[in-house]
This record gives sequence, structure tokens and C-alpha cells, in this order.
Amino acid sequence: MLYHFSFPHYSLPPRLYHTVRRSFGNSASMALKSFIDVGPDSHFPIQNLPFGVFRPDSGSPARPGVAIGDHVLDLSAVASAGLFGGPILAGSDCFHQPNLNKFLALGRPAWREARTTLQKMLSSTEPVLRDNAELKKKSLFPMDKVEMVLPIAIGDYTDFFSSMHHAKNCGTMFRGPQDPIPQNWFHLPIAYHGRASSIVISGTNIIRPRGQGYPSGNSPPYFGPSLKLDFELEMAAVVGPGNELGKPIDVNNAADHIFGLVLMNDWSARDIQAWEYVPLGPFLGKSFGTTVSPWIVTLEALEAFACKAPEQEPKPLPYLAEKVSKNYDISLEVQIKPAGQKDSCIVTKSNFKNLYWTVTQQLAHHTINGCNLRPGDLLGTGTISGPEPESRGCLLELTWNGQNSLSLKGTSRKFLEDGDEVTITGLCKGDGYTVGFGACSGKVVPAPQ
Ligand SMILES: O=C(O)/C=C/C(=O)CC(=O)CC(=O)O
Ligand SMILES: [Ca+2]
Ligand SMILES: [Mg+2]
Repeated sequence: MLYHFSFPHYSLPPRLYHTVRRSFGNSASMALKSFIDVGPDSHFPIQNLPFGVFRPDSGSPARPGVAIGDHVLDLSAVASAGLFGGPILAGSDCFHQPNLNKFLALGRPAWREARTTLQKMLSSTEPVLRDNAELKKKSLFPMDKVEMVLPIAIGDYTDFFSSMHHAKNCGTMFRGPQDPIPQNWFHLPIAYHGRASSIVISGTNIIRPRGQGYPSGNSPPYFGPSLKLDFELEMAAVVGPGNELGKPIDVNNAADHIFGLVLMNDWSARDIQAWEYVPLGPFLGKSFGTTVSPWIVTLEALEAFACKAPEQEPKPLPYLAEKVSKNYDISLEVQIKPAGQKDSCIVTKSNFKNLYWTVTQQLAHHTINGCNLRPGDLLGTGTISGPEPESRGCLLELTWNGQNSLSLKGTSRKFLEDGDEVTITGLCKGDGYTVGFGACSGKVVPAPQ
């Protein structure tokens, strides 16, 4: 563990608070155990407690929850029972909302208070929920029975381009092998403004987009279903309080504006993209669907997996120079289940720590011109490719723009076919426990006729 957040000094509120700082103080610890059974490989031990939004059944209203083992704890139910007794959350209606935006706006002191209260409430030694059969019945739901929905109302979505390996591979293919990485790339985290309206929750089908591709010879441009549909292995930061228009966020305070991370698939139609995006950047080649995982893993839960970000050369300008430059050691994997097959194949393995620009630099850069970020905004990291051929984060790179085929148990792919299902997973291995993100999946369905 390289870094620690300092623990805030609360005045001690009722019940769940009195022993909290001593026994449940800082970050993940192996000794912490829940009264709820958590399997050894579960992504959701008490050290994680990611936040999401769910419906217990399709007729009921959406409400915030946290994942614990194979269960979801209903935060609206435990809030109604008066179990959030801390100074910020007692009496707050932030968990009686259909999304997490109100909670996100409260900022890090509230997030820490919620985590501390929940770790205590769910611990094996705490009777308040453990021994209350009626409240348990009202507040704990088997995860496989609930419907997860988008946890945030996303006002704006931006996607960065922060893996050097991805930038180099794409640059080589799209712009040629001379200087594949543009000069500006080493001075600022490049991004494009994405489309928030088409962000969907894991499990949603992705309709193959139709659009224009490069003309061949003297013919008009190709028009029809994309012939080069791709996935992009990404993560995304969920913005907390944000900033007022005209007031940039200092890079050294940027972490206080990031609630946590999700997995993200920035589905991309390479043929549409290549033809449309000069000189203004991605548009319809990206905006037909972007999938996110349902559980937001907080920076507090990730703190035990913080690691040093890569050295940056040339040195960034002062507004991007961080006192502590942090990445997280998150193992990432993409599997494809080809249409009509039973089994999935792993097609790439990468790691969040492959990012050159940190999420805090991305956030600070986003606001440096005065642009305001708002609670629930989403900042994609960009495709997370590593240095090895097996760690490339999209089919464009893995098949070198369709020049090679990727073999998948009994079949092969250059790009995605209708019926293919792509699943991204991510996890951090702790000492005796795992902090995971669950899955980010989507199946490709045919373009409209
Ligand atoms: O290098 C290019 O021209 C294009 C790259 C991308 O499509 C990647 C993009 O969406 C940003 C990223 O995911 O890193
Ligand atoms: Ca992308
Ligand atoms: Mg997309």
C-alpha cells in the first residue's frame, strides 16, 4: 500500500459511530468480515462496498444500494430505519433518490461517512442489522434477483485517450508509422466529447450502427451496417461535486471530485469513425452505445491498490504536475462469447496502471479552461492497452485493422459479428480478498433493415 487518505475527524454521532474510528478506520483490511457470507472469489467483500442503483423487481422504484457478497443492501431501507447516524447523512434524503447524483454532490466527507457506517453495519460483530430479521428481510436482496439500472444521471460524458500504447497503435494504423503519437499527446490528456444519452447499463443489447464508410474508387461512400464494429476496454471516473463555470479544479484536489470508477466499453464503428472524424474527431462512429458496469467502486476501496503512475517525460505544465501521481493496480480482461457458441474466450488482458495520464490529471485538464463538471458526469479513461500484443484493448489493435484474424475456440474474428457478446471484467487482488467491479457486458444485435 503506497498511499493513505487521512481519516476525517468526525464528532462522534450515535450508535454505529462510537467504535468506528478505532476498529474500522482506514482502508481495506483482511480482518474485516461481514455477517453476510462472502465467497473467497467474490468481487464484493466488506472491503469493497461499491454503490449502484437497483429495483428489487421490475415494478418497484429504483433506489441506491451497495453490493455485499451475493446480496444488495437497500440504502433507502437502512436510511429509513435511521442507521445513517453520522453528522452529514443523518436526516439526508440522498438515499431516497432514483440515482446517486445527490449523494455524489455531497463530496468526500459524506462518502467516507457512508462507507464507515456501512462497514460497521455489515460487520460480523455488529448486531444492529445482523440481529434484526425484519430489517434484513426489507433491506437485503439476492443480487441475481434484482434489476440494476444506470446508477447516475449522466449530464456529460467525455472520453480521454490516455494509453500511450493505444495511441501509438491507432496512430500507426490511421496516420502512418512516422510519428504515430501526435506531439500534443505528451503535453495534455487528449479527449473527445462523447454522447451521454446513449450510455447504457451492462446487459443492454447494442444495435449495430449504420453509417457511411470510405468510398471505394469513384463510387459514393459506403452506406450500410458497420462492417468494422469494435469494443474498447476502458474504465471511467464518476464525478462528484464538480466546479462552477470559470473556476478550474486544482490537480492536487482533483481526487476529491472523483467518487469512484466503473468499467466501460466504448463500442466503436471503425469504418464510420475513419471516414467521418477528420478534422473534428469521433461522432457517429462512437455515439451509438457505450456500456458501463453497474457498480461504482469508490476511490476509498481502491486505495489499498494505489500504485505510482508512470514517469512523465516531458514534464507536464505546472497545472498538470501532481504532488502524488497515482494509478491503481486493477487487472482487466475482455472475453468474447461468439454468436451461437456456449463458451467465452479471453481476448485481452490489461491493467489500469497502463494509463499514462492519471484520472486526476484528466479531470484537472478538463476544467482548466473554466469548463464546469457536474455531479454524475462521466470521464472515460480511453482504451487501456498495455505494451504486449496480448494486452491490446480493442479489435482494431488486436487484428491490426482486420489484417489478421483472432482465433476464438473453433471460430475467428476480425471485427464483431451479430450475436457476439463482449464482457469486460476488472479486479484488484488483496491479501485474502478481492475488490472487483463485476462485469460490463453487451451483445451485438443486427442493424435495423
Ligand atoms: O487514434 C485515433 O485516431 C482514434 C482512437 C480512438 O478511437 C480511441 C478513442 O476513442 C479514445 C480512446 O479510447 O483511447
Ligand atoms: Ca474510447
Ligand atoms: Mg462508444
